[in-house]
Amino acid sequence: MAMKVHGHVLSAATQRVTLTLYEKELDFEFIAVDMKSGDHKNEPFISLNPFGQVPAFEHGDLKLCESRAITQYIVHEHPNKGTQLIFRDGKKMAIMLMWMQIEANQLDPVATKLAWEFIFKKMFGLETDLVAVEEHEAKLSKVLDVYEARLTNSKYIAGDAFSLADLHHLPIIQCLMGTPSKKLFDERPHVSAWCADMLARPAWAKVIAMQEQNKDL
Ligand SMILES: N[C@@H](CCC(=O)N[C@@H](CS)C(=O)NCC(=O)O)C(=O)O
Repeated sequence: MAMKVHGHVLSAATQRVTLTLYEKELDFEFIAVDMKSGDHKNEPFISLNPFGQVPAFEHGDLKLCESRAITQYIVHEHPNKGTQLIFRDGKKMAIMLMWMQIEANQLDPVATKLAWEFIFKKMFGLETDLVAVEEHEAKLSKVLDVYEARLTNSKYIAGDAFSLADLHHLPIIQCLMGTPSKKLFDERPHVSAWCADMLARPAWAKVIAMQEQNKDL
């Protein structure tokens, strides 16, 4: 019974799921959703995700949306495959869950706004709003100061091993690395080293290869 990922190769949320599957060395079927045609807002996709957003995931009769829930399902179902990605110890697990929440609630919203200004607006023929950029970069700086302090004492964000908490950050960080907001990461040596370490992972190279193969979608 194949795991199926319905998504778009340029979507950070989709990449969070495919990256997890590559880290766990699991086979899966990728079903490209034609977002240009609005297929994510129509049936049959909205039966998988009624919010009309990619990704959606199927495994037998299980249907899931929300990338971070999908990644947790994958790692819990396959504890002995590929990279471990979670901690068994209760305290370490709690710290990992805390950083997963910090990523989702503090870093991702502001990073996504910057990606919208610098990358996605251009795709729609819209101009970057420099006032909005300044506002969001100021917010992201404050968040990254917290990350810099944490990473001064910890190789990875949740502890001494690469975990789902780190992995969840990777797609949106990669997005910003191609924008002027990269400077905010470069200015912080521990954040910068953490990003370089994660971006060099073989599983991430597979996500990028998948993006290259499907870039016309
Ligand atoms: N919290 C959701 C966010 C999903 C999301 O925002 N997907 C974007 C692509 S990265 C999307 O489908 N955007 C189209 C839309 O919102 O209409 C998740 O993590 O799965």
